[in-house]
Amino acid sequence: MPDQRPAATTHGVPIELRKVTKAFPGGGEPAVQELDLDIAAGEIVVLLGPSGCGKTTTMRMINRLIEPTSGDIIINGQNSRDIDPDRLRRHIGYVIQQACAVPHMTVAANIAQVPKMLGWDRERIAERVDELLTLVGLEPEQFRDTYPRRLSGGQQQRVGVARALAADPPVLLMDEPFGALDPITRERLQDELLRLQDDLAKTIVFVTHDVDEALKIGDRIAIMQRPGHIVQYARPAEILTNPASEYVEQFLGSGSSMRLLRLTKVGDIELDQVPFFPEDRDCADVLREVERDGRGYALITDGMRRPLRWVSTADLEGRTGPAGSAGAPVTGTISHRSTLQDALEALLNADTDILPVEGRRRTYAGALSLSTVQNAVQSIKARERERRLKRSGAG
Ligand SMILES: Nc1ncnc2c1ncn2[C@@H]1O[C@H](COP(=O)(O)OP(=O)(O)OP(=O)(O)O)[C@@H](O)[C@H]1O
Repeated sequence: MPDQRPAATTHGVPIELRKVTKAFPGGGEPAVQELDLDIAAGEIVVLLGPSGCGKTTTMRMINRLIEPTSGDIIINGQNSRDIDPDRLRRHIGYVIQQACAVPHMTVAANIAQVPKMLGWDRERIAERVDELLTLVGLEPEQFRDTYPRRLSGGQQQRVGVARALAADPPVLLMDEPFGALDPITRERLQDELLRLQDDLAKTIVFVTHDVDEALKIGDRIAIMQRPGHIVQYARPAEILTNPASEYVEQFLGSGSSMRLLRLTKVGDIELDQVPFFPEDRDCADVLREVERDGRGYALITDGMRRPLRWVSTADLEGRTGPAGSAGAPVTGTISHRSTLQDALEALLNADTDILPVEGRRRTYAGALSLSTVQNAVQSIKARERERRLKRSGAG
């Protein structure tokens, strides 16, 4: 785990797109049409849609690689038209699919490009390069003097991210940055981006046409449709449970419940509060409580409240002494950080129908069974439905 962080990180700033249109010369219908989009500071907004719907054009108008035909883009309160394009681009990191590294320059020189342009001194640049390599999971000693072509696709993308972050910009634009990677490397880089973002809180605009990537990465997702407009802009769970149109539904494809399982963390749902007792509690005492609870079983925990054993009324009847030796040991647990999908997998492979959930410091936080998971998915859907009804009632 890298522990070297930028000394002071510039956090994200808000970006607003107001009726932004782009008509390419001789291009017929505009590629982007009167697009409105509010991007909150520090959020990851994903532009999701099929090929040709205007994702890249929209993104490139933010750093003025493409000039809008009409409309305004406001970055941290300032109209981008009033910012010199070179200056603007130095304050907006840009990552594209094929790592944009210059082949004849070392990794360090590639990362140092923008800081150099900004006139940083040599020592500060060298320090920053090492700091960034560590941040993106590349050992500085091993990688700083290497050339990009010697790197794997995943390593090249890491360099791409380091390069984009070099001058600590408040905004990052990422255009299908992981599109060319194998699924495992891709997942890993997505996880690392999310981990980085926890610390950096940049404003990130991320283009993809991969639904699962969008659901995983995005705080909000803008689903785009040809030609160049947004059909739904919402949080991932809302898009899954309340697709705004048939087009969105079709684009998402089937499996929205499975996707909800992937999105939701065990710690975010209501767990089954199976009673628990410390191992030194007397069996007769525990039996009384278990009978009163009505479930017929309970969990025995250690002094730190970590799950140890399952006990049932049958295990406790007629027994004396501490409950810590009764029943059967817990053979599996689920972390509160797991996704519901991982939890489901664990439940299907477990010896018992129910598994204890471990919260912070592995303390007992509740329990999970197949029906708890099912209830959770249903209540997420019901909640989203209710929110939609309330909104349409209010509107
Ligand atoms: N420089 C250009 N000149 C003319 N037309 C262009 C230009 N760039 C893009 N277009 C057109 O604008 C539309 C939107 O293109 P854009 O690249 O923004 O789509 P996209 O959603 O990013 O697609 P993809 O996922 O394939 O990258 C397309 O019809 C494309 O052909």
